[in-house]
Amino acid sequence: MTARIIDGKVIAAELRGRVADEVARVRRDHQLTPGLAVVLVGNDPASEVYVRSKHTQTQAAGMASFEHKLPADVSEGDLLVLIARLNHDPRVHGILVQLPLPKTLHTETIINAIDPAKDVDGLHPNNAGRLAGGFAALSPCTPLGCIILTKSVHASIEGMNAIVIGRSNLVGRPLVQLLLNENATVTIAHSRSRDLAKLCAQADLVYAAVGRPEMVRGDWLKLGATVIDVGINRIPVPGAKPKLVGDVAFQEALDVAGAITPVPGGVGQMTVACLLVNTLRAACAIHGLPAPAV
Ligand SMILES: NC(=O)C1=CN([C@@H]2O[C@H](COP(=O)(O)OP(=O)(O)OC[C@H]3O[C@@H](n4cnc5c(N)ncnc54)[C@H](OP(=O)(O)O)[C@@H]3O)[C@@H](O)[C@H]2O)C=CC1
Ligand SMILES: Nc1nc(=O)c2c([nH]1)NC[C@@H]1CN(c3ccc(C(=O)N[C@@H](CCC(=O)O)C(=O)O)cc3)C=[N+]21
Ligand SMILES: [Mg+2]
Repeated sequence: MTARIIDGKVIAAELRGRVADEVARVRRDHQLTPGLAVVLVGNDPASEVYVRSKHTQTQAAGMASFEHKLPADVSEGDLLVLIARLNHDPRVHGILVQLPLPKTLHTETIINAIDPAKDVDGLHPNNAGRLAGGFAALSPCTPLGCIILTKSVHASIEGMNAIVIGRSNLVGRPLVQLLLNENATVTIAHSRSRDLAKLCAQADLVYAAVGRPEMVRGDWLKLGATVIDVGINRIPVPGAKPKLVGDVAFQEALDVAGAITPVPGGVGQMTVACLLVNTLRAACAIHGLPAPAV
């Protein structure tokens, strides 16, 4: 058996196309141009790749993109002043502060300062709490992308056994909440979990969001499982640019899984597309327009 490869590039491009159509409509009918501001502190190389593709794709979708690059030694006060300015800027409907922040900055203080209505990362406690309560919320982009990729394989995941490996605020925890909202049965695993292989053997849906290259082995998987690999790990290659690998041993998994996302070309593509979706949704909500059809 060889797994179907879930093409994140194609699914993300299709989603971006629908966002672009809706953006054109709100610009024409409501003179509203959705705008996204991304704040990047310091120069983490992984973050720069992400921020660059986000900038290009935001503009390609017909939205305004504002980039704010700050030095790694920026004071918390200066960063809070910038966030307050973006909160009040009528051209900005989405604010994303790229994580991780330098150790000198208090992440919780910064996230809490973002207007929840503009929190397109879904990280503000107001949105995280609404999501956990099963209420309408801006939800984190990577988990949203994981659900869309899963639904490209299974129209309904009701009653399926899912395992989420990783419990970060950015990925694992919100993904658990979205899966619960879809009526999956969810196991949450983390660094203190015992016998991950045995836990995975029960799972129809496996989500790996750990940050450990190829940690999930092929022989951990149930035959025919759907595998969504969130991990982005850069492996140094002497004399060449680093190689990207996921948290799943892809070649091994191909023989066992029913469907699997590649890295690159899987979840990462969806994260950026979902950021555009959230920015459009935030812009419509802020202006009292009906939720867009994407
Ligand atoms: N494709 C995309 O769009 C995105 C990709 N990523 C990638 O996804 C991965 C995870 O990101 P993120 O959630 O931010 O990472 P974090 O480092 O914040 O969280 C990692 C999680 O994995 C758990 N973990 C660590 N080691 C093990 C282990 N040996 N066994 C089981 N669980 C373990 C940790 O457990 P504990 O809580 O106990 O410490 C933690 O919950 C990274 O590779 C990151 O680059 C992230 C965001 C978006
Ligand atoms: N506040 C915040 N929100 C985030 O959503 C956030 C963050 N901070 N910090 C870092 C992580 C990581 N992340 C990625 C997004 C897209 C790709 C992506 O586009 N990946 C491409 C490949 C990119 C490449 O070639 O390096 C792919 O998988 O095909 C990767 C990683 C968002 N994150
Ligand atoms: Mg990917």
